[in-house]
Amino acid sequence: MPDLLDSLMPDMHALAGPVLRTSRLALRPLLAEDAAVFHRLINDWEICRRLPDAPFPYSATLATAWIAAAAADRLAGRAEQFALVDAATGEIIGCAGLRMAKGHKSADLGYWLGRAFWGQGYGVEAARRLVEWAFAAFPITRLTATVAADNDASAALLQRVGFLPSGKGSQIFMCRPGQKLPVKHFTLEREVPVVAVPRKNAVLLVVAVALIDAQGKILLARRPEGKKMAGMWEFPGGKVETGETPEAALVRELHEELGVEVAAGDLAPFVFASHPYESFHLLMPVFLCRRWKGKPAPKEGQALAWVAPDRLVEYPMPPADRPLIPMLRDFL
Ligand SMILES: Nc1nc2c([nH]c(=O)n2[C@@H]2O[C@H](COP(=O)(O)OP(=O)(O)OP(=O)(O)O)[C@@H](O)[C@H]2O)c(=O)[nH]1
Repeated sequence: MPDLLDSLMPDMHALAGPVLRTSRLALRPLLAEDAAVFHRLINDWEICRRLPDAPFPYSATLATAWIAAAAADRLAGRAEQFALVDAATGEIIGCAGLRMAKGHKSADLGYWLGRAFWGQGYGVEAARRLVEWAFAAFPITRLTATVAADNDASAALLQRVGFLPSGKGSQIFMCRPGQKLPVKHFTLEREVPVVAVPRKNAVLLVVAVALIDAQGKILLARRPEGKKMAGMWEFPGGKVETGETPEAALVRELHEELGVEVAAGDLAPFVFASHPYESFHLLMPVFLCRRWKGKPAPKEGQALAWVAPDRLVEYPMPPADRPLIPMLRDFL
């Protein structure tokens, strides 16, 4: 059954981008028809004076152009901008987004709220969701944000979301041309999974494979949002079920996760990982495989990437996998 918000949202198929939900908000891509509301909200000195790239007055033409540019930036992978929509009314209350650095290794967080929506925790709620999504959906290792030095509310918001002060500087704000104004910089690093001494020594047998294509590239899959270690890149595979051989488990997992058919005889044992996670000890035989039927497709919402062995280091991987990278690089 569609919920109230769905009925208030524009046609989901018209949205060329993700919709992120929080308890009170939906963050959805901006649409051309949002321009009038966007303009009414942003054309406010108290907002423009806090945004480096906003002139004042902020024209309706600029609002339309900004929304069009946001769509182009999303397609080009340069930025992910969202309208913040009140889930109860469907009304737009502000915007938030990420401007990506080249290679998606870091991104800059920006946001603003219409003045009527200040002081109600909407900014923290939206920023928290965006941060969570950014680390899950991209190989981002660091988020940055910059606020005018006198914008205490925004600095407090960033710190509530987990950002730490990282320095001071100065910047030109479009609506106050000719002056460089003092700003504060903040950063938030990707959390590295904490590896603790195992509470139990329960050994979990997981089997994985490096599928190698004709160019010698290896297939990695990114753990989807909602799973432990979301956003980490790993080798396809999964738990060995009771009564299964590692090869049979891998044949099954590759069919379920990627829709490819592999013969057990085409799986060559290579190395293993033995790694203490907090609640189990991972034992993971890793096979090599150069022959399969079908084109690997993401059947479980995971992103896939074919990666040359010497570029594996650029992909954040679970700690158990890291010692395997030099071995693969040297062997292939
Ligand atoms: N497939 C795979 N799993 C890995 C790798 N490295 C690594 O630490 N693991 C861990 O091994 C376990 C794999 O189990 P899985 O894929 O069946 O399980 P999952 O966490 O996705 O959960 P699920 O049982 O809900 O599907 C996870 O804890 C995963 O984090 C890897 O390179 N490939």
